[in-house]
Amino acid sequence: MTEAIIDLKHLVKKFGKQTVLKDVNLTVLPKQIVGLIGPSGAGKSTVIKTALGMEVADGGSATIFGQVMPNRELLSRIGYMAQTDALYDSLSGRENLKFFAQMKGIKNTEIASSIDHVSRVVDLQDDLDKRVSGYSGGMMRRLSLSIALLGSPELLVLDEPTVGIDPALRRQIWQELGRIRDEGRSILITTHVMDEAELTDQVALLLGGKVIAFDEPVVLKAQYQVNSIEDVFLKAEGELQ
Ligand SMILES: Nc1ncnc2c1ncn2[C@@H]1O[C@H](COP(=O)(O)OP(=O)(O)OP(=O)(O)O)[C@@H](O)[C@H]1O
Repeated sequence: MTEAIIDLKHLVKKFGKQTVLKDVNLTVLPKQIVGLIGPSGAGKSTVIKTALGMEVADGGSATIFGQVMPNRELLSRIGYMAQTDALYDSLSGRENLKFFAQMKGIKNTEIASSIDHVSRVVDLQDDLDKRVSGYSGGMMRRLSLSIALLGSPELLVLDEPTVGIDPALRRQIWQELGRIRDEGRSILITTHVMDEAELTDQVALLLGGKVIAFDEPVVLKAQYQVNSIEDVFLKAEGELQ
C-alpha cells in the first residue's frame, strides 16, 4: 500500500462547547492534489491547523509523513500557506523571500535563483523591491504563496491561496501546482473557487464536521448526477439540511 503523506483518522476538534470537527477522515497520497471544500466556517482551516499540529486534536489521529505534528524536522519538508499572511511589512518582497529561504535552509548560492523562480510563478518579479506595506491584498497573497513554494517542499498545504488573484494568474498558478504534482510532490489545498476543485485529483467535501464525500471530481459528479463540483457541493449541502 502507498504510504500516505497526510493521514487523518477520526479527527475530532472542539473549541469550548463547539465541536468543529466530529469525525474527519482524509488522506493525501504521494503525487496527489487533494482539494478540501466546504461552506465558510465548516472547519477547513481547522483541519489544516490540526494536521500541522498548530491545534491539538481532541480525538482521532493526524500524521504527516507518518509522524505526529508538530515536528521541527518535518517542517522543512512542508510549504504551508496560512489564510492570514505572516509577512514582514517593513521589508521588501525580496527581503521577505530571502529571510524565509534562509529559514528553510536553502543554500546561499541557490537563494537568488529560487527567489527568481517562485516570484515568477506568482508574477511578482517586478514588485519584489517594493516594501510589503505598499502591497495590495492580492500581492500579499501572492508573496505568501511564493514563500510556501520556496525550497520545493515535498508537501504543500495551501489555505485559500488564490483569494484576490485574477483568473489569468490563477491559471498560471494551477499550471505550476500541476507541475509540482507531476514531479511527485503532494498538495492539500482549500478553496472556495469550485472551478479549482475540478482541477484536483481528489476532492474532500467537509460538511457537518465530517468529510461526507471524498473522491475524484469526475466520480463525485457521477455519484451526485450533476455536471460540476459546484452542483455536488450544493446538492450535498441540501441533502444534509
Ligand atoms: N481558535 C479558535 N477558537 C475558537 N473558535 C475557533 C477557532 N478557530 C476556529 N474556530 C471556529 O471553528 C469554526 C471553523 O472555523 P474554520 O476557520 O476552520 O472554518 P473554514 O471552513 O476554514 O472557514 P472559511 O472558509 O470561512 O475560512 C468556526 O465556527 C470558527 O469560529
